[in-house]
Amino acid sequence: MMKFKSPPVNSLSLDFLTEFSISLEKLENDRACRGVIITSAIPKIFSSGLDITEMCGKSVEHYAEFWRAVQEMWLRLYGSNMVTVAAVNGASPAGGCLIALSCDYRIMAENPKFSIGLNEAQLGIVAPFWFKDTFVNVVGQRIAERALQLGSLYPAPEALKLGLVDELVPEEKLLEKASAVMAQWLALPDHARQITKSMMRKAVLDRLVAHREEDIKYFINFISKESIQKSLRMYMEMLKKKKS
Ligand SMILES: CCCCCC/C=C\CC(=O)SCCNC(=O)CCNC(=O)[C@H](O)C(C)(C)COP(=O)(O)OP(=O)(O)OC[C@H]1O[C@@H](n2cnc3c(N)ncnc32)[C@H](O)[C@@H]1OP(=O)(O)O
Repeated sequence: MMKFKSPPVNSLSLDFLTEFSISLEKLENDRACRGVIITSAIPKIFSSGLDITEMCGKSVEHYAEFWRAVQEMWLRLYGSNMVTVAAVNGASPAGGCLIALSCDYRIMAENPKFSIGLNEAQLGIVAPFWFKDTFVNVVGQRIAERALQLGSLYPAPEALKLGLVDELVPEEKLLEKASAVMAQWLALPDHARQITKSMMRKAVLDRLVAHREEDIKYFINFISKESIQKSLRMYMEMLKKKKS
C-alpha cells in the first residue's frame, strides 16, 4: 500500500512527484510485489493535484524539470505491470484525478463532499492530450468532452454514475474493499493480465513517449504566458480567500 502524506493537501510538487516515481520504480522491480493500493494518509484529501506554486513565477528550467517529473509519474503509473487500485478517500481534482484514472480500478469513499474530475478549464489552463486520453479511456468520448470543457468536478455519487470511479463504499470500509479487489485481480496469472493491460494502454503511452520533448516545450510556452500566470495567481488567491 502506498499512502500519500504531504500536508496540507498532497499537492504534487516536484519533490512529491520524484519520490512517487522512485517508489513506483522500486515496487515495479520487486518481483515479490504484484500490486499496489494507492490512498492518502490525509483525511478528506486524496490529492489536490499539481502543486500550482511549481507553475507560478518560476524559471523555464524549473518548468521543464517539473513537467518532465509529471510525465515520468504518469508513464510509470499508467504503464505499470502491477495491479494498481486507487482508494480515493477525499478530494481528487486535476492531477489527483489523473493518478486515480491511471490505476486499474477506482474505489471512492461514498461522501458527496468528496469530488473528483479534471477541472483544469476552471483554472484557465488546458489538460494535456495524455490527461485527456486517460480520461477518455475510462469514461468515453462524450462524457469526457463535456467534463473537460466545463472543468467539472463530480461529487462521488455522480462520479460513480459517469463511470469515473468503479464503486463507492463507506469510508471506513475503503481499504478493506481495496484489498478484496486487489486479491480478485491477483488471482489471475500475471502474464495474461499484464499483456492485456499493455495492449489496452500502449497506444496512449507511446503517444507521449514519441512527443515527450514537444510536450515539455508546449507546457513551457503555455505556462509562461502572462495571461496564464495571471489566471493561476488569481486561482491561488481565491483558494486563500475561501478560507477567510
Ligand atoms: C499545457 C499544459 C497546461 C498545464 C496542465 C496542468 C495540469 C494539471 C493541473 C493541476 O493539477 S492544477 C491543480 C488543480 N487543483 C485544484 O484545483 C485544487 C485546488 N484546491 C482545492 O480545491 C482545495 O485546496 C482542496 C483540495 C479541496 C482542499 O480544501 P481544504 O479546504 O481542505 O484546503 P485549503 O484551505 O483549500 O488548502 C490548504 C492549503 O493548500 C493550498 N493548496 C491547495 N491546493 C493546492 C495546489 N493544487 N497547489 C498548491 N497549493 C494548494 C491552499 O492554497 C492552502 O494554502 P494556505 O492558504 O494554507 O497557504
